[in-house]
Amino acid sequence: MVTTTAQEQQTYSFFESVEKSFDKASKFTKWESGILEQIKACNAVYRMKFPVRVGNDIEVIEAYRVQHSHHKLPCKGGIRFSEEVNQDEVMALAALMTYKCAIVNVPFGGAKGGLKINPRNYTPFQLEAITRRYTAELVKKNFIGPGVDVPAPDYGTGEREMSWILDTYISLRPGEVDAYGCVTGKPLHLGGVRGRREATGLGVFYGLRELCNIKEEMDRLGLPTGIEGKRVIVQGMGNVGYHAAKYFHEAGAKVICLIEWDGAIFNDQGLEPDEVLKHRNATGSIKNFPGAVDLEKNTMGLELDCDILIPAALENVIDGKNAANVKARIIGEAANGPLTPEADEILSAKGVIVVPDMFLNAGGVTVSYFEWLKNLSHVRYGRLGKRFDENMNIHILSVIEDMTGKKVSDKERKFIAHGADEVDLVYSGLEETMITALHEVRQKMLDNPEIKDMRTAAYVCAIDKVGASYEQLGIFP
Ligand SMILES: NC(=O)C1=CN([C@@H]2O[C@H](COP(=O)(O)OP(=O)(O)OC[C@H]3O[C@@H](n4cnc5c(N)ncnc54)[C@H](O)[C@@H]3O)[C@@H](O)[C@H]2O)C=CC1
Ligand SMILES: O=C(O)CCC(=O)C(=O)O
Repeated sequence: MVTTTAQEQQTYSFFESVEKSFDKASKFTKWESGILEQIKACNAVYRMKFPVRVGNDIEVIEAYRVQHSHHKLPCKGGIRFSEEVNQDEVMALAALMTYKCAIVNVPFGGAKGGLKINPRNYTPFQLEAITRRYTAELVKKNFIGPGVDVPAPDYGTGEREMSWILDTYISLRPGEVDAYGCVTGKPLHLGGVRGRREATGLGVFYGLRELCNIKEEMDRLGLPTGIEGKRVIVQGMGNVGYHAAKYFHEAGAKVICLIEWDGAIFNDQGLEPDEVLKHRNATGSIKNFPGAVDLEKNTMGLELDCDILIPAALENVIDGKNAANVKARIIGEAANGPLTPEADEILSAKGVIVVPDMFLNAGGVTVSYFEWLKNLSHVRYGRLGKRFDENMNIHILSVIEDMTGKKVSDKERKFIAHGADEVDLVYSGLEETMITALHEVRQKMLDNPEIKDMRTAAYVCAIDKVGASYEQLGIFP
């Protein structure tokens, strides 16, 4: 649905925005129109309505699971609880999952789920009933399973909901040996993997850190290389935003503004994300944080002068109306779809580097992939090799010490001897994935100077990979 506003400005639905970016990028690929149509299409849309008891009333819940692509299985993507959920939104998010998985070489098709509810309006008991009933609906239609479709957390959901999904699945499908792989983002003792909770925010940090280390890119923006001293603004203090803010702060950046739905706080000297979170937990809001100024309107935070702006809440927060006022040099899309196509054009024309969602927030699905592999292999990462590596390292060290007659310090000994734990391997895999993907996307731009922005380059990378799968699979029957 394309609508025209009073200012004669075209606005697009979220799914249309994704299609528009896809069409722009597909011109730089060699695929015939049939393949492009197949890549673009949402393969399966499951819209459901089901009743739940809320107090003395019966409420009918609207929910979706969209499988955008089946070129690789299982399908993969989070489940969102939000009042804004609608079919178009879930289709767009599912499509982004397809391209995201392709960019970071995670062998899944794209999917997404959404329930049109505001979780704040329900008790935990009611949320459990809603989550379990939704899972049962997915089971009924074979829309969930370790080899079929594997949900994960997204906006408004987390480890608690993933546990309920797992338990419902196991109850309805008893005896499946790989059942724990039916959902990711689970707590550790239910088959989760160390590092998934922080994975998306940490991936955002790794991706932007790598960009900031590229001298030519920083020269173009008139910024020094590195993260230290960079002024950062983060919108959304949930799972993704909080962790992104924390890693930037720990690396020496100044997190000068944090934005939430009910307010925004500013401190030119930098805010400590952990302290802000404690304050929010204690008072219910980030507002009135000691030493910080409350902004008059939360959206004003998006327009403050900064080096890196990280929208990590919801889509369409920067559009044709406010994009011209955005002063950030780099926008890191931690959320899915935070910029409209109009905003993209305005910011590109201003020379802003927009690091696109489908690359930058792929850390979550990357570590979900590690969790899924762990569930299928039924063994913790590091369990087999850690002690062997440690013993070998200690032995090598003592041979070197004997040969040189010199001793290393206890601190160095501990560091060198250390065998990799699960979390070390997960972080290493995530860092490698984000760095490799950034350079792959950037290389696409270097190889083709007609590609002017990273979003288009990322789409070209994704389209080429998904296109190759479809071409090689052939057409059934
Ligand atoms: N959780 C994950 O692993 C992944 C999440 N994402 C995307 O990241 C974004 C955030 O997701 P999560 O952090 O998981 O959600 P979350 O539910 O943990 O946190 C969202 C935060 O945004 C805040 N918020 C809501 N409206 C706002 C507004 N108007 N202004 C400022 N803040 C507002 C909420 O109060 C909440 O603190 C979503 O777009 C999601 O699709 C993307 C990849 C993976
Ligand atoms: O971890 C996953 O499987 C998917 C996370 C997600 O929903 C996203 O990347 O948007």
